[in-house]
Amino acid sequence: MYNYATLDHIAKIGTDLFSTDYRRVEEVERADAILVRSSKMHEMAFSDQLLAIARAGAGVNNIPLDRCAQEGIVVFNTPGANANAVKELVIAGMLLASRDIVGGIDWVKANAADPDIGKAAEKVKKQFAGRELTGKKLGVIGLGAIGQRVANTALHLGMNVLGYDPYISVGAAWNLSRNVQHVSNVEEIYRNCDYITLHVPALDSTKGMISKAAVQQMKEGAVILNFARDLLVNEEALLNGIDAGRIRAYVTDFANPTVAGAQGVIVTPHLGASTAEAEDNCAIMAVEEIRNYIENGNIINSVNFPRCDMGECSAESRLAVLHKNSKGTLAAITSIVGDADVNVADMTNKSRDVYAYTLMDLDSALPKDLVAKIDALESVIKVRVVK
Ligand SMILES: NC(=O)C1=CN([C@@H]2O[C@H](COP(=O)(O)OP(=O)(O)OC[C@H]3O[C@@H](n4cnc5c(N)ncnc54)[C@H](O)[C@@H]3O)[C@@H](O)[C@H]2O)C=CC1
Ligand SMILES: O=C(O)C(=O)COP(=O)(O)O
Repeated sequence: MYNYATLDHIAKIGTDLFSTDYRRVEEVERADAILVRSSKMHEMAFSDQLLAIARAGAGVNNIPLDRCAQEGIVVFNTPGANANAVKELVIAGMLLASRDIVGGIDWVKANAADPDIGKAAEKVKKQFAGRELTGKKLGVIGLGAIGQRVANTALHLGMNVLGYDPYISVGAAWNLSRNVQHVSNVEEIYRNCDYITLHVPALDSTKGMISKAAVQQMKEGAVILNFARDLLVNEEALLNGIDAGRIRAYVTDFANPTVAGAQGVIVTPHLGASTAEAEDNCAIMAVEEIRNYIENGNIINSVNFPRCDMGECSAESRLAVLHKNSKGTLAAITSIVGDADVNVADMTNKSRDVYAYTLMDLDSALPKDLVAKIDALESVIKVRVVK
């Protein structure tokens, strides 16, 4: 029997995929797996029992990835599962920043009791006039699951799209329309685009990337959209740009005291992934990842350990070893298995930065002290008998 805990609302269609071998627990200390969305986990202590954390979503800056790796906890996310939902809200954000839709709706609400509202509306509407997206330049920074969808959709709206992503994956590049103009210097986007949208993860290398200097280079009337993370942007600098009349609007999905209520800023309460479809997709993918890891030892879509997929185990037993990516570790593990007179039927060893993973199918049952011997190796983090 395995225990799982949820820190946020996780769609039932996903948790229903746990078999009767799993039960939900309230206390995270008793959990073998945790499902999370945006809850902050940096201050949390993790029990030795915890095997996996699945982020039902994309961004993992709420999880201490390296500490988890050091403690043998595999962290997963659900790439692309909520990307369409975010894309649609980004398009809505561009429209909200281009036409004073909110101002117009507010005016109608405020004048609802006026019997001559229709006539008054015709008089007042020039106050809420705006501009169109067609023909404008959109710069997309980060062309992953969300960025490439935003770029492709914007082309359909008749926008000229510039894309910047020095680390674009082959999969994302295949999905990107060839009509997206590739730029290798992000400043080209700052200087030329009427709309700039951010779709990069919050990393040490991206925090504050929309700096004061970046804002100063931006075109007169530019609209900045941030559905990625607030700490990517120097928001004070952007607000100064708005006050000076240079920046038309800042659209952000992250409410904080700096932006809430500020002039020229459109703030939504982190709604990017809040659609029924995205919540279902994320929950299903997260539960499948956890089950595949717990039951088969396979690691798919981890953000702190390498990918490793050996399917279901048809051999007598399967051993999973999370370890440091250090010289001699694999040889030490296989020699312990060899010394125990156990034949290795199949094996995968993968590394990712300083961490590695070895998954081993064995032709016989595991001798009693084999796990303890592997566990005693200095570079081994966690050993688990999967079967
Ligand atoms: N508002 C919301 O509810 C949501 C927000 N997000 C945020 O959006 C981010 C992106 O999500 P996805 O597109 O699904 O992730 P993804 O991993 O598919 O794409 C991220 C892209 O950013 C690129 N990148 C990394 N560093 C870069 C840099 N310095 N300059 C330019 N590009 C860079 C990567 O190469 C990758 O292609 C997430 O990390 C998360 O913070 C994601 C989902 C929902
Ligand atoms: O997937 C992401 O990165 C998101 O920001 C979505 O967050 P949420 O799952 O809605 O709390």
